[in-house]
Amino acid sequence: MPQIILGPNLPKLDGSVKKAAYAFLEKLGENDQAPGLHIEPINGTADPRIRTGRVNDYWRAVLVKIQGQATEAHYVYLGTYQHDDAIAFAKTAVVRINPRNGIAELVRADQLVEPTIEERDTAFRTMPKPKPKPDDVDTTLYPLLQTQGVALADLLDLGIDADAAEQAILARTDDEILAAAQVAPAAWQADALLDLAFGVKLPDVKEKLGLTAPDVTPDPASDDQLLEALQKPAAQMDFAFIEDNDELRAAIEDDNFGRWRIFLHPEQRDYAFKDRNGSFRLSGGAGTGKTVVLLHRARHLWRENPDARIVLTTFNKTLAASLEETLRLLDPKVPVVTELGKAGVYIAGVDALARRVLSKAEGKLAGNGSDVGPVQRVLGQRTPHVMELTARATWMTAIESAGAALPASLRSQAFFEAEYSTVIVPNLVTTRDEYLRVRRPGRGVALSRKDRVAVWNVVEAYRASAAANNATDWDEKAMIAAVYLNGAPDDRPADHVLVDEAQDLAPSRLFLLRALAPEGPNDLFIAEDSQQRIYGQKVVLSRYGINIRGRSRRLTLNYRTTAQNLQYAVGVLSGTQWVDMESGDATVAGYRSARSGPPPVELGTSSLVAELGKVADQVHDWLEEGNAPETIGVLVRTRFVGEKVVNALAERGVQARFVQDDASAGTGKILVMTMHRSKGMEFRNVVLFGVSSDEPGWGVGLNSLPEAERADAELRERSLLYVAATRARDKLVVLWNGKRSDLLPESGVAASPDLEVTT
Ligand SMILES: Nc1ncnc2c1ncn2[C@@H]1O[C@H](COP(=O)(O)OP(=O)(O)OP(=O)(O)O)[C@@H](O)[C@H]1O
Repeated sequence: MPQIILGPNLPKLDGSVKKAAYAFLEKLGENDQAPGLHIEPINGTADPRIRTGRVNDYWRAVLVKIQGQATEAHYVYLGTYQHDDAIAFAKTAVVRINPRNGIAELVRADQLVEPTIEERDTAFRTMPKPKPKPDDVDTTLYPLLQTQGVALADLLDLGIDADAAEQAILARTDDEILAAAQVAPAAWQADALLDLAFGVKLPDVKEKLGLTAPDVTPDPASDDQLLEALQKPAAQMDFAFIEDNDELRAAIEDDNFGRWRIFLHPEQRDYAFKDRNGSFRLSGGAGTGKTVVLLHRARHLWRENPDARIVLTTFNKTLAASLEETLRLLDPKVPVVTELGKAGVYIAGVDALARRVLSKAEGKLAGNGSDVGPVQRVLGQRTPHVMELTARATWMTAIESAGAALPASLRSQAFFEAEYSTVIVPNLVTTRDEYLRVRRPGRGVALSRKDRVAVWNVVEAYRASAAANNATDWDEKAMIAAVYLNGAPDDRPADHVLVDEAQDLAPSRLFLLRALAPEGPNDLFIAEDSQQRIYGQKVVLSRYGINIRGRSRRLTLNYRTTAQNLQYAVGVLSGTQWVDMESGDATVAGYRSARSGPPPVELGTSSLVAELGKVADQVHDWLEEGNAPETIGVLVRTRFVGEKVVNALAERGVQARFVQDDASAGTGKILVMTMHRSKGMEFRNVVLFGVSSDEPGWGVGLNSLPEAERADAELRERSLLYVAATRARDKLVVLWNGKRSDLLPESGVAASPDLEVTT
């Protein structure tokens, strides 16, 4: 059967035309000789392979027919156009092999002409000179690429289109580079230009995109060479080989169709499809496609071995539900199983996983003879019944009943939760003596021996109270499950474990994930962004048996938001030091977006009432512009504020819904939610509401923390704002009342009430 390949930048079609285009392609994919398709060459095309096909009386599909040695033809679909437009486009479109790197690309006939060496040299000599030494000049006065040591000849050597290259080499600002990238005829070219402008070195760009000179000069007439060129990873940013009718239907008919399903970046492709010798860590800023890679990888592992037991997990059940929904969208054929340990993909939040392991192991958790058993190894002597959940108030009750000797600075639930989760449970501390000796790396607060004794008294009270209720907390459950699996390797329920949002996972959860699958190739694949850590403490993977050893990579291209929003969001992180899950520098170097949009708008008001009025006006304007309500998100720091916003919007006639923790987002209403809840989501337009310095939510709990833990807690607050600001695809509005929060990036513009500040 003929193979359909989708080409780049397909024009959007209205409902009935969309249906007709799908029907046409479906038929073509079955038999290109079928009557009614009218696949015909037309006179005067620059590319002899160009054909048009009849979609209906008025509409024509533009195709490139590639036959080669294959018995069946390949058809690159370049879109459906009204008859005359189709003919005009067909005459100038050319799918060719870039002679410098062997990558297939769609260009216009006039872009085929290669500049000669002399033309290049002349052009280069007229370019501004590279940045002079010493380095103390204002680099903004010099073109960006040249300050990175990149010359026009380098761009042309890579195979970048001459017009785009010339525009790029003169670009002085991010906006100008983005504009040049948009002129480039292929996605890989745009990507290379942005990479270079953001400081990625030429050899690295070549390696990432596979830009090596072909062994033999490509023959424009060879169909086989063109097919090979279409299969290069860099070409597959623009051309997608369609596998079946489901994929075709989704691509053509479904308005929710996302490019992420078929057009992967070569790096994403590499991380999704390549085998790894052991555990692998994929980091990357918000919106760089970490989740997309995980989903493709899950499908790939299943395709490679349908008997494989694959676990796909993340921080909580809301995010897990969204992973499941998106995996079904990617490929409904991937079996999502509901029983842990069965072949297929099992999807759950990490706490649900722990519970599932424990319930499967019931009866095997108590000691047996000389073996004390997993429960006792984690918690010391106690009942082996652990399935109930310890009430949150238990810490405060324990502090009150057994904490008389505690210094005031340690009398907080937040301190105990952190100490318990990062020191006591993962180190299997079950006695006071062990606690007196245990190392506490990474904990801000230093404890004297006397303090440790006082802390341990409270821990004992906490444990006794939980044991009386047959209860454990989530840290304990995960640790008991991990210890159980490590003692019963035959019961490990997975072959491959894929983890999203790993930066938020506490040590015992990481131990559990490590224990789910035996060590070996493709065992663990961990996606994380340390700058989005909004829960828990910093963790280092190697302490929990997860050995990455050089198998870690970073994604840098943000697909979600505009360059302007991204710059603003990254501003929230600046001036602070970030550490990744291997104790390395979590850098934002090279983090970029290929899309341009309006700058974020900041709006200060004098009172909460005025701020509520502003959010209503803004949302109203966006609705008037034709945005669907559920594409608008209003993100708040606390539920209390969120409910106020919902009521204020209702009073002004705007239907909104406060989305609770694990409720689904739904449609038809503006979505109001906490910034924590917004993790993993995205909206077209976003309002960050109440980013005031005295908004009670910001830094909530900070004052109750010991001094030494506050710095880390402040990092989490910054991360929260960063997470929230990176949810906007297009427009971002930031509101506050009274005083603007210090966490917001310096805009250089004094903010006063009711003054609109465009950053
Ligand atoms: N290759 C791609 N082509 C087009 N869009 C993509 C591609 N990869 C990712 N995207 C889109 O970018 C957005 C962000 O992707 P994704 O959620 O996977 O990123 P992430 O790194 O997990 O983000 P976050 O850390 O903020 O949760 C999504 O809308 C996704 O569909």
